[in-house]
Amino acid sequence: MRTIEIFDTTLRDGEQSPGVNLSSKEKLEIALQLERLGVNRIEAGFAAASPGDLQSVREIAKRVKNSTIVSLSRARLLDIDKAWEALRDAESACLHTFLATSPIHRKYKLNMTKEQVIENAVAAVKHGKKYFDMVEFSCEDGSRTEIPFLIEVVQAVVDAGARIINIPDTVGYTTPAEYANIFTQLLNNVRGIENVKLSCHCHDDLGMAVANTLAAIQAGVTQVEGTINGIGERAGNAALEEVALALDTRKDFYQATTNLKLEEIARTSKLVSRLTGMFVPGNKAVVGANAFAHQSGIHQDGVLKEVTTYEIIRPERVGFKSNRLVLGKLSGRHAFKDKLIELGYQLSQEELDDAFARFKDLCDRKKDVSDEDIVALVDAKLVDVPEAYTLENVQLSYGNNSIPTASVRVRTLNGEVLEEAACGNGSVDSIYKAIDRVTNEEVVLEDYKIVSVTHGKDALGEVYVRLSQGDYTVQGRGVSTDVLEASAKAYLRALNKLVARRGDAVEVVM
Ligand SMILES: CC(=O)SCCNC(=O)CCNC(=O)[C@H](O)C(C)(C)COP(=O)(O)OP(=O)(O)OC[C@H]1O[C@@H](n2cnc3c(N)ncnc32)[C@H](O)[C@@H]1OP(=O)(O)O
Ligand SMILES: CC(C)C(=O)C(=O)O
Ligand SMILES: [Mg+2]
Repeated sequence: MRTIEIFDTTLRDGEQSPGVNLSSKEKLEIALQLERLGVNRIEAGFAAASPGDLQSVREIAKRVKNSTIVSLSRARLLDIDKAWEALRDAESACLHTFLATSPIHRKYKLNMTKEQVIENAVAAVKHGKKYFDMVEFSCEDGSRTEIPFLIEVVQAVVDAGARIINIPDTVGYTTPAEYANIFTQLLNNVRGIENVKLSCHCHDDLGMAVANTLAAIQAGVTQVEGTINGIGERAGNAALEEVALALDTRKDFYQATTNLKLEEIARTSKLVSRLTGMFVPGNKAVVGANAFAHQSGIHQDGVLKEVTTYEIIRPERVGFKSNRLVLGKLSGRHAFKDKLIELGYQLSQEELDDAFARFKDLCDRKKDVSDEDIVALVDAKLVDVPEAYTLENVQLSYGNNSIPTASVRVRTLNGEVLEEAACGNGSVDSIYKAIDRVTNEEVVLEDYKIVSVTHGKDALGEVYVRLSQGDYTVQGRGVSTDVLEASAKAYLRALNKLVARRGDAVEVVM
């Protein structure tokens, strides 16, 4: 049985998902959970991208002990120097440097000849080796590269000292058979290839990221790159939980395994979804809400008689509880705490007491309190930025033939109470205009998303907003049984992040 190493890039390629923007604190929280999950390598970011990225890679490198921390860098010496600056304190560090090799990228993006590509790739690996024992080289858009040239590049970087060779299917173009053939060709034609790790990195543009990854494993790669929940640039990356479960469930076929603690998968998926704001569809393999639910009578009958009739993965295997703890107004702190742990929270006693009080309050207003309700009510309070403005009151006047008018009252950090009113094109618009007035902020509303996190008339509404101001972009989330209140809370939360980012609040935690 072969062991496949897992290279997680949720914090780098995953963060390239449009709309995702994680704070350093959130990245560290995810990294610590990935360490618990047992991934071999964590790509923590792209140190040269910004001082903030460098700082957050550095923080992760200091805190994570049991996974190798990786920074991506272009094949440029200064990028590599920044990666070293970020990773020098890590227990175990790896440089991941890359250069595109395909004709399209050489001609239009890089404006480089084949010779220049090889020259730059070799120079980057050699420079990286001055600092790092472990250097990974990726041939970006490798799957659309002429195979003889790919062999030449890989030979050159292996000779220069690269210890991991990654062939990304950058644009999700390849098919399983074609992708497998690339690795077979490299294994047959590159001298010394047996001394390096071969790695795959697949994107899901044609929905084949996991299939391509599994084909690469069959062809002989020993490292798999991907993300939790399959998030990532455009249509995303290969979902690591799906790859791991395919290997685990079909050991008979793949004869390969990973060192992941599979029972940490549910917790990791929920954490990533919660912090990135990227919802996991109900029908998503392994981690979707319906992955272990049976709806139709014939299936239910089969499962009751023998669970394996319709279940090929036991929910417990990936950290879901098969028995549901139904919480309501007669539940006590122990059951509530147990549920929070199951949902991936580790709260202090004070946070737990506060969440429990609000949970009881919700139970009085709502007949059925679901897991999503609890996630929403706990999240709404887990603030990591000082609240420059706290919502005191929002009031709306609305009629189908009149202009909506909102009045908003907020409390500032030093206790001052401010109130303003404004008209708008709709209810939400009038609330946001009143908030702009009362806070004296000029922002652009880039995105507004509303979802019902629970079902029924008394469902909790969850609102996401993305605001920008100059170079800053921030996200905010608000939850309430009333969607207008949720809208106001989300907007104010984003404004509070903005104030913290600018550094004009008392303490800045971003
Ligand atoms: C397939 C992937 O996922 S690759 C990773 C993608 N991730 C990111 O790009 C996130 C981080 N990126 C950034 O913050 C910025 O793009 C930076 C800081 C890296 C560079 O910013 P800028 O200097 O303003 O350049 P910009 O991004 O506009 O253009 C990229 C430049 O790098 C070059 N380049 C692209 N890839 C590479 C590479 N692997 N090695 C060397 N140069 C490269 C491009 O040809 C272009 O060069 P040019 O300015 O001479 O035309
Ligand atoms: C930087 C590389 C590995 C990448 O993300 C890609 O090619 O998709
Ligand atoms: Mg990628």
